[in-house]
Amino acid sequence: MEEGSGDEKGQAIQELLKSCPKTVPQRFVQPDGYGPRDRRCTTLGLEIPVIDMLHDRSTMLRELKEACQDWGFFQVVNHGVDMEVVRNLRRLAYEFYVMPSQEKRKWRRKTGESAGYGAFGKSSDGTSDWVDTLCMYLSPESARNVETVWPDKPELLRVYVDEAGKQIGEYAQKLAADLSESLGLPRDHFKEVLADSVASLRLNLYPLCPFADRVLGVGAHSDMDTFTILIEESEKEGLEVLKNGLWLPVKPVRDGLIVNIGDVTQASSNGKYKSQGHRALVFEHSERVSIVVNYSPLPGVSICPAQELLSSSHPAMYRQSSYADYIDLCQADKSLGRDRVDSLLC
Ligand SMILES: O=C(O)CCC(=O)C(=O)O
Ligand SMILES: [Fe+2]
Repeated sequence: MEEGSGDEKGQAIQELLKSCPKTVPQRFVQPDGYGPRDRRCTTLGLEIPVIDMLHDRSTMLRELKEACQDWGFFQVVNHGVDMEVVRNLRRLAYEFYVMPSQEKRKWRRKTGESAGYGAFGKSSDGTSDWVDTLCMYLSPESARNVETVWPDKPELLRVYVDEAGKQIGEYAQKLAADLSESLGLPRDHFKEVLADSVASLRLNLYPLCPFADRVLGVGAHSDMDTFTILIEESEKEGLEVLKNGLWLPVKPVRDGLIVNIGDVTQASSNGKYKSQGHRALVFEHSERVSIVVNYSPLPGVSICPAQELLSSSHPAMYRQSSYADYIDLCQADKSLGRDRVDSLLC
C-alpha cells in the first residue's frame, strides 16, 4: 500500500457504496493477470510458519531465521500482547466505521499525508484499493498526532489505540532484537532503525464488495518498512502471500500476530531475509477489520547491509540510501510485478 497517496476522488469506499454503483469504477479494476482470481493457490495445504515464543530460545531463533529466509511472513503465538485489548480496539474500529460520514470526515486525511481517515487510495501500480483506513502515529513523540488525527469518538478509541500500540510496541522491540540475533548480529543492531522508530497504527476496514472478482482490498506489494505487525480477525481469510509465484491464503491463528519483513530488513540483511509480496482480497458477503502496525526508520536513517554480514564471497547486494530517499524512489516507480527493493541493488 502506498503511504499518503489518497484516493483519486478522496472518497471513502463506504461513501462510494452508498450510491449503489451498478458497475465497478474503472480505477479499481486490477490489470490482466493481477486480479484476485489469478494465480491463486488454495490446494497445496501450505501455511506460513507459526512461531511460539514459549519454545526454548535457540529453537525459537532457528524457527524465526527459517521463517524470515523462506517466507518473510510468519505468525507468532504467546507474544505477550493482551488480545482482550486488541479485541476491544477492533470493536471500537467497527463502531468508528458505522458513525455518520460527517463525524468520520472530521478526521479526514489531508492531501499528501498518510495519517487520518479515508480510502487509502492507490497501490504501487496506480490501481485503487478497496479499503478505508484510519491511520494514527504512535511514535516518535513528535509525530503522535492525538488531537488532530486520533478520533475522540467512539469513546475509549484513543485509550485502546494507545494501550494496544504500547503492547504491540513491546513485542516489536523484542522482535527487532531477535531478528538481529538470528542473523548473527549484536542484539542492538536494529536499535537505530527501531529505537526511535516511526510507528503507525492503521485500522483497515475492507467493506463488502459487489465486484470482489475484479478488485483487491490491497493490491500486490511489499512493505517498505522494517517490519509490519498485522492482526487479522481469527479464522477470517483475505490476506494472501506470494509463494513460488502463486498467491497463498493466510489462515490467521486465534490470538496470533502476523509479522511480515519489510524492504529495510531485506536490505539490512543483505537479502537473507525476504520482504515478501502480499495482497488483501475483499468479499461480497463478508467485511473485516485488520489492525496494521508499521515500524519504519526515521527518514534520515541510512539503510544498507550490515557490515558483519559481508565478505568477499558475500559482497553487498544493496547500496546505501537514506530511508527518505528510498521512499521517494518507490513512489516514483509504478512498475508492476517487480520487487521495489531491487531499485537499491548494487
Ligand atoms: O490488512 C491487511 O490484511 C493487509 C494490509 C497490508 O498489507 C498493508 O497495509 O500493507
Ligand atoms: Fe502490506
